[in-house]
Amino acid sequence: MPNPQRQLPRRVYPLRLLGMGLGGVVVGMVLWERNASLPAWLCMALISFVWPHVAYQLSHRNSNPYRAEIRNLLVDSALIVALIPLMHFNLLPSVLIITLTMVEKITTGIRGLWVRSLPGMAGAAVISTAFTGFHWSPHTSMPVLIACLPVLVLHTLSVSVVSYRLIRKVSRQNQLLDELRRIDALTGLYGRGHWQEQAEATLRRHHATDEPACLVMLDIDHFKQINDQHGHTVGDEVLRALARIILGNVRATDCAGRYGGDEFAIVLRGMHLDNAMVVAQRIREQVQALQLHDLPQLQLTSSLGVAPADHRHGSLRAWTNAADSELYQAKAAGRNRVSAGAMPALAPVV
Ligand SMILES: Nc1nc2c(ncn2[C@@H]2O[C@H](COP(=O)(O)OP(=O)(O)OP(=O)(O)O)[C@@H](O)[C@H]2O)c(=O)[nH]1
Repeated sequence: MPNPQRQLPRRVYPLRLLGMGLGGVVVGMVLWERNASLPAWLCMALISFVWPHVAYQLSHRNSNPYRAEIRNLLVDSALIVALIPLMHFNLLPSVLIITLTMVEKITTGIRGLWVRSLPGMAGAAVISTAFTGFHWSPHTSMPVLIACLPVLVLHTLSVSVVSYRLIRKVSRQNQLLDELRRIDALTGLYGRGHWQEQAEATLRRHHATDEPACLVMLDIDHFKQINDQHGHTVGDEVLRALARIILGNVRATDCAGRYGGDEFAIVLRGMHLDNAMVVAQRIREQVQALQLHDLPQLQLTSSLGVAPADHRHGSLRAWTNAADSELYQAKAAGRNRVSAGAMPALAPVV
């Protein structure tokens, strides 16, 4: 498991190495053109080629690497700006390295970091100018311009790769979140919220086009006793086995969900009541015939209520109430049976 405290230094290190190293080549080219003094060369070499490693060690060894890395990032900006007076404000490399240091601050994703770097940058510019004197020579020669190109291309590409990876990760996590929202973790059926959205859409289609649909509510009989006698692990296994039976009896166009606890809800799309009764009876029979691998002697039964979609169902609530009241009828009539609107409660087929 990656330590989030250490992730920032590891993420920043290669970018800093690349950005400052290539930036050093550009600054070196300007220093070479203007026959700079040894202290100016030393200053450039320390900042461009030594500082990235020192910064990594400082944050790596710190007890709070994240905070140390933020401090390093602020130091980066100040050091980079300190190089600008050394280059006599040569226009293209000055603008380029200021832009790169800002991009680095922004791509960390730390709110306001680039703003926090501004005072340090201003201070560094003043101190560096005080040491080197103010020399204004903004003209950029062709060799310096060419030296700027690798920084421009490689740094931009590496930042793009980092952003690309981040976007892919976020999109994968969003998919996972969406799946968690839609799917009930225990049974793999739709969770209640997503099931309701689908059932509402089916009811709306019925109102608009008269397309038939039936709602089946299913509840395991005496499920509490199973939990009490055999434990919740067995109870969970029963719920999973029941979900498998349901999935084996519905089509891809239907919508099966866990409504809550040991209650399941199935929308059978495009299906009239007679066919829905056949499906419901088949599920009930398969539940009765179910044998758990670890507990073959456990006898399970279920009760089901079926309600066809009707124009009088003004809302999903009315439709589920109708199916629920059929389910109640099935329970009241002795359980292990299917009850349906406009039809008498059917006794189990034995
Ligand atoms: N193992 C397990 N049990 C659950 C879960 N969710 C709810 N339950 C249990 O399911 C039982 C539901 O019982 P009820 O539906 O109230 O009653 P019942 O025993 O099924 O009786 P009838 O429905 O009248 O036949 C409760 O004991 C809940 O604790 C779950 O995710 N896993």
